[in-house]
Amino acid sequence: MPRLTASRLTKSFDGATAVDAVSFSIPDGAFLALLGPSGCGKTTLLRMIAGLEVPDAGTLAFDGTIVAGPGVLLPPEARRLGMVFQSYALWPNMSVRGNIEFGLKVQKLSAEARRRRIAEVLEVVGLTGLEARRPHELSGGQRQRVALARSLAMRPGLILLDEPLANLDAHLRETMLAEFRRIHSASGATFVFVTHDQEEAMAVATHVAVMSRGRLEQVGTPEELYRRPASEMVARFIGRGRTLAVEVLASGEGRCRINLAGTVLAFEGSAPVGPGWLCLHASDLAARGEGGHLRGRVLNQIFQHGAFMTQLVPIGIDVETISLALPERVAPGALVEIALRGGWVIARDAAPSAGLAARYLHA
Ligand SMILES: Nc1ncnc2c1ncn2[C@@H]1O[C@H](COP(=O)(O)OP(=O)(O)OP(=O)(O)O)[C@@H](O)[C@H]1O
Repeated sequence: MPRLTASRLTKSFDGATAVDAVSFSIPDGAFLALLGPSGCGKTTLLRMIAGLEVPDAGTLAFDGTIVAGPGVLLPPEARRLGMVFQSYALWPNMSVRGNIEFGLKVQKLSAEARRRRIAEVLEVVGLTGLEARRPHELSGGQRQRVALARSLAMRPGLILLDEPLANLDAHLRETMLAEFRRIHSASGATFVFVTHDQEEAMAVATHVAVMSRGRLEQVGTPEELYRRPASEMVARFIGRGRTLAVEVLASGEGRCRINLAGTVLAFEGSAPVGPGWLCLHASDLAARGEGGHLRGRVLNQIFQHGAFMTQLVPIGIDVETISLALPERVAPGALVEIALRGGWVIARDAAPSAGLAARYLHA
């Protein structure tokens, strides 16, 4: 049974729709990242899951039990969930132990049970030995772990994290990403995590929900979003993708024959015959001595990850620029022949993918 299911969840503020008929489902033990540009509705969706915001329409179910829907509204404390905010919200005058123990006392656990539970979660988050410290005696990453330990100690089925790494410097963020992944596996809980940082989402999550203007564009694994985007927005948003306008000539068995500016090519995809997008990343393109599928004029280059990442303006195609890695420096204005080694074809009017969301419903 899925841990969390949203069905046509909707919320407006003053007539403006913040979350628009969002449906998705995630299996127990998943790590879901809610990803999208600022203002797309991620936090509002998270707050509805938490019970801090009341949906206008739609239903939300935990383990098959409706927690919000027509005539039903469970308060946050009745939802068996933990929340970790970017501010950590630790009590400054309490030790690490005190911060974790507080909720356990409210739950009326015996002293022995509290001691065991605290030792267990400190071990999971890697803070054993720091029980007596106060928050101001800890680093940002350690405080973040205490906040997580405090949530985990309550043994919630679901942990909600609102931009938990936003206040950490770049180096610490990277360390904490790996830690989050480890803590998630060790705890067995389902995590839902809000971020506008795509690298963060793709690195840490088992599932990513891409949102845009209140709508859910696609839910999938990081690889699915990268290799098989369901909409133009996802294709362009994930991994700095590019979309080229093509005509789909034939389609079947997971492949499409397309016309790209007069050249007939075949790529993976299941778009119907008609207008389509060829979705590409820099890694799908390679420079070729002659006889490429496309030609492009070099705009600029930067040296990155051991190669010259080159921006080109393709000739005869209506797309601003495309990027590919070249092994050497090339003068601006030079013409480069480009071979297409891979790509994914979608319909030009591909709508946010209800299909993928439905698939997870049965995962
Ligand atoms: N309490 C509120 N009252 C009025 N409008 C709100 C309220 N909360 C959110 N909104 C609006 O709803 C939309 C979605 O906001 P939300 O905070 O969910 O976006 P977000 O994707 O989390 O953005 P960010 O990444 O910037 O935090 C925005 O247009 C926002 O201005």
